[in-house]
Amino acid sequence: MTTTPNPAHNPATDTVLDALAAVLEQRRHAAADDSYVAALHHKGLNKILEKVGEEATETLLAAKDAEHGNDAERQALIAETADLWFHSLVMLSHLELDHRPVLDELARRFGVSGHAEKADRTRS
Ligand SMILES: N=c1c2ncn([C@@H]3O[C@H](COP(=O)(O)OP(=O)(O)OP(=O)(O)O)[C@@H](O)[C@H]3O)c2ncn1[C@@H]1O[C@H](COP(=O)(O)O)[C@@H](O)[C@H]1O
Repeated sequence: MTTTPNPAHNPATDTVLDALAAVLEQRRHAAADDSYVAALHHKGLNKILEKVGEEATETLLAAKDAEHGNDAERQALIAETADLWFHSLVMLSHLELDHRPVLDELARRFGVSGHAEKADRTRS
């Protein structure tokens, strides 16, 4: 019997996300002086949201540069996207939410056309 791999569960990315999430959880109780993440938790949700917004803006500016850009500009977009994902994980952690349900939600949506999903939504 063959099994279809679930594309939302890639061992490589799962490992790094799981490891990072565990560190972020540990940092919720760490001293602010020792850790950037702990410092963000100490500053509170508004500061974390400010960072998420800032990184989102930097990501979209980097995407515009990358559209017709060179390798360095495309690499800069990867770095900005990592900053955005990282700060989004800090936001979830601050609210005591796990990242796994986000992956599960993407897995649930996998293979469902966005057009079909939207049509279902407007019907109900
Ligand atoms: N993945 C990251 C990561 N990505 C980005 N950053 C930091 O996020 C910040 C974003 O850059 P900015 O220039 O916008 O921030 P800033 O100017 O320093 O901050 P503000 O003064 O604007 O608030 C930088 O300080 C980066 O170092 C990260 N800091 C930590 N991690 C991970 O989190 C773990 C825990 O980090 P610590 O809590 O610092 O030990 C690390 O081992 C990493 O795995």
